[in-house]
Amino acid sequence: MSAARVHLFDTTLRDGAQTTGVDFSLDDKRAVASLLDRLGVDYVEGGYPGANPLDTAFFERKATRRAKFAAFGMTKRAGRSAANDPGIAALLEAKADAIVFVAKAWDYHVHVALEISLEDNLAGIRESVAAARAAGREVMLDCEHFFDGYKANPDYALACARTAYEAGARWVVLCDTNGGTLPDEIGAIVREVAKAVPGDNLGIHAHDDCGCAVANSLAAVEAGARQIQGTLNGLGERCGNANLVTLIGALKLKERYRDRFALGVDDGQLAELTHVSRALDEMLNRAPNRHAPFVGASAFATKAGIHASAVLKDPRTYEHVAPEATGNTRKVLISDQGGKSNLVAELERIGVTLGRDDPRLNRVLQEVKEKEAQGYAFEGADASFFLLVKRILGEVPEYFSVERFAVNVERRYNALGELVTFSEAIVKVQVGDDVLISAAEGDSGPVNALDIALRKDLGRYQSLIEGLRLLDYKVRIFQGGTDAVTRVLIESGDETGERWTTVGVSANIIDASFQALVDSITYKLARAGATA
Ligand SMILES: CC(=O)SCCNC(=O)CCNC(=O)[C@H](O)C(C)(C)COP(=O)(O)OP(=O)(O)OC[C@H]1O[C@@H](n2cnc3c(N)ncnc32)[C@H](O)[C@@H]1OP(=O)(O)O
Ligand SMILES: CC(=O)C(=O)O
Repeated sequence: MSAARVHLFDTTLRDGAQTTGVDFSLDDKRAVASLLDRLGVDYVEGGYPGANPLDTAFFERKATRRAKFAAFGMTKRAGRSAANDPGIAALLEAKADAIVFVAKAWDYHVHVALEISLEDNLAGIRESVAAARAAGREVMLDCEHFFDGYKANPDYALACARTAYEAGARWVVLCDTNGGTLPDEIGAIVREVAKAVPGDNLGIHAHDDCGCAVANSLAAVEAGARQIQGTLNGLGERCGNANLVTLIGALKLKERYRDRFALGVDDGQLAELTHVSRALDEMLNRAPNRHAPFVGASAFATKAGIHASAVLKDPRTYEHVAPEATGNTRKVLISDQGGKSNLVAELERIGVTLGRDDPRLNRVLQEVKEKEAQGYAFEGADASFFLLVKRILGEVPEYFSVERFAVNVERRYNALGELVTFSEAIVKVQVGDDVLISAAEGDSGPVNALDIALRKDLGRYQSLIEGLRLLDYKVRIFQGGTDAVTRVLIESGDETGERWTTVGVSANIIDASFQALVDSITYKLARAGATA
């Protein structure tokens, strides 16, 4: 039996744009469309032309090469013809291959939200679909609230779906708009609908309000639907949409799906999945979800010593699929939960080979456990771990020593009577025989001032740290024994695109930050091959 083709429809740029805190620029939209195009999705829904100037501008030219470019909008308003409806005119003007109409499929919504008759709503569907078909477009109907509508009045929900299909819609998409439907209900209802509209013309659009959007999409496909709508990383209104990244991983890699269903995403494109997911977060300035299935930094990370020992013998002991398949990597973490197996694996990753009987391995393990007891966390601070090991092996010299630093923070009114905060820092370092003193002001607080002062003059090492940048700063305060302890993680990067994370721990947040800053610079110097 040949595999059934399942079409992927991405709505990151339309439903994803309805996510709280997400605002795409025109350039962002173009970049996301091209990421999706390369990933191999079948449709990219670009937005709602006519609803706002940005979306209208986005549809002035086609934004995809391979995927079909889809424009979204509502069916015609009651009381006017499709030819006379400005919303439909904007959709037809858009440079889109496909037009997606949204229409209510729940009688209650037709009465309460649209305040029109059930027949007028059906006429809106029929005439809108026909108008777009007459203009030569592929047409879809998103049946809003289909599942709630079906439970309340199955005949009417079905009439909406059938009307769109009979008017020429290529796809009738059943939407779980409020996200409250569960997988078994989705499966049962899709099976019933497939008796009226062929499964090859049915799509699913699931919201994640019960945490079931991915499961619901899979249930719909099992029941016969052949188009899945979703978004990258599950962006979308309220709790989001079905996460297309997870769905692609599941459909391509899980045995029960991969032989029965074919996607437009090939294995090479699948290996880009982690990159695509993280590139979107990067663009939106959001920290990637470490725990995201298939693509998260922790998706193939092993912390427990017992697991690490088995993973090193055969990764399949604790991995349901191979990390490389989605472009992810296996990580064996170093922490107080780990033993020698974790350590040997992690040392090999950073290019250090130590036998299990090498006494230096015990020293590293002991120091890691002692530091973790003080509050350090090396699983998220790869560069500090690298330095800890290299120091024990005597391979990192002390490039500079800090004799003292001081920070001053002021909150005051300036000459214009405005309230301002102001930070300044002084750092005194010794580099070889030179004692260097630098002062700096920080726009965004004392750590920023300290960072600028510390990197202002490192004597002969200065040219090696010119490209260093601080990218992220995280603080966690927790109880260590009887006192509060602050842990600071700093992510840095440089002109080569390399990123690394360092950690500092102290009762004092500035001191913890300073330790992480010093480690970041030391790491950069060590990677640059600097000598003492
Ligand atoms: C489930 C979903 O995610 S659907 C997608 C929702 N997305 C968006 O709404 C984002 C873009 N929307 C917008 O910018 C605006 O809502 C616009 C431009 C589309 C319309 O703006 P306005 O004309 O000011 O209308 P407003 O937003 O206040 O209300 C929506 C109107 O559309 C009507 N409507 C809603 N769905 C439909 C439909 N499928 N067919 C016809 N009319 C509809 C409503 O009854 C309401 O009409 P009313 O103004 O006569 O009460
Ligand atoms: C169309 C859509 O986004 C929904 O019904 O959820």
